[in-house]
Amino acid sequence: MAVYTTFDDAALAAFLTQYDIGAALACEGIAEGVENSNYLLDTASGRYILTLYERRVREADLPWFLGYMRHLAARGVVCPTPVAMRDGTLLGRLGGRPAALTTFLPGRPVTVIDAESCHQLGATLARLHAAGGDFSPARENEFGHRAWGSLLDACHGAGDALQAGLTDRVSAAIAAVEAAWPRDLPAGQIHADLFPDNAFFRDGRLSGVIDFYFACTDAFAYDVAICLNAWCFPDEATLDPVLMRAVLAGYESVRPLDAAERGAMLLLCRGAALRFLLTRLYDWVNTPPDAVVTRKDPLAYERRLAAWERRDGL
Ligand SMILES: Nc1ncnc2c1ncn2[C@@H]1O[C@H](COP(=O)(O)OP(=O)(O)OP(=O)(O)O)[C@@H](O)[C@H]1O
Ligand SMILES: N[C@@H](CCO)C(=O)O
Repeated sequence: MAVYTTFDDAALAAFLTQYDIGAALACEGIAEGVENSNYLLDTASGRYILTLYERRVREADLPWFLGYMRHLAARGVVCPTPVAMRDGTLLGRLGGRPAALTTFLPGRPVTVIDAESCHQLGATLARLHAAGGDFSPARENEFGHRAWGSLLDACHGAGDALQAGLTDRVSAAIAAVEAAWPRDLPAGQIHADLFPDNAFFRDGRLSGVIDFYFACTDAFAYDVAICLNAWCFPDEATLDPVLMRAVLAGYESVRPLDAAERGAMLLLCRGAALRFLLTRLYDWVNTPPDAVVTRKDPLAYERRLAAWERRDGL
């Protein structure tokens, strides 16, 4: 579950006086998610998501995330839109944490990933890349390839308890990917975590994208590689080429990849697998087993990495 921080009715009422949305009729914690505390808030003016930022989100980055979401929403990408207070401020404080309100998006993640949902996902990702084009502030990818070695070091070899030899295996994979990491690919603002649980569907259509708190400035093709990892391994180990082709075709129906991006994609896929293997491993090692959050399996991304390593091309 992801409700780390709680607050009482009086604190919520005081927080809401800063907005023009009316008083709370109901406010319930949302179990899904691992990073932040999320509440579903109803007032007379509608339904909202109240997020209290925790853990990995740096407070100094919040204005960038909220500004980016407003920018995308204004350009037709359906995503949570931060609600401004009466004085225009987007970020407040509640329960001792930085807090923001965003619009509620109807819809649910797909239950079965098929070629149609992958095609729509690809097209939405390309639209998101295009819409971010004139959002100019840059934000470094804090989990980009330069961070992987330090993430592994911060696990102090504990991955070997999960799988014998994992630390050496990952260390060698990082070295190989880093040595060939492509420079100068087309870049801009990317979502960087567009997993199936962050894409909402309604009546068979992709209706909105949530969770922009890893968004950053990086290669567009790397964002595609993240999606290929997250969407195209139905059994968490075997790449489904039909799903992969559907993501790529959807993406290219909006923004064709250039030759350099296509040539680099396999390496970027290995990199994206390493990124989630490493952050999951870090969390595995640094989250007490009795903590309220469910730790995600790092080895699901070791298997994806191995699947990409076995391939000669896409
Ligand atoms: N704008 C929104 N509209 C509707 N539901 C939302 C919205 N934002 C968040 N949710 C709900 O809250 C849940 C958690 O949100 P989110 O994924 O942003 O959390 P998180 O803590 O950053 O988690 P993670 O990074 O693990 O995905 C979502 O799965 C969804 O059910
Ligand atoms: N999508 C990430 C979790 C953080 O958002 C993962 O599955 O490891």
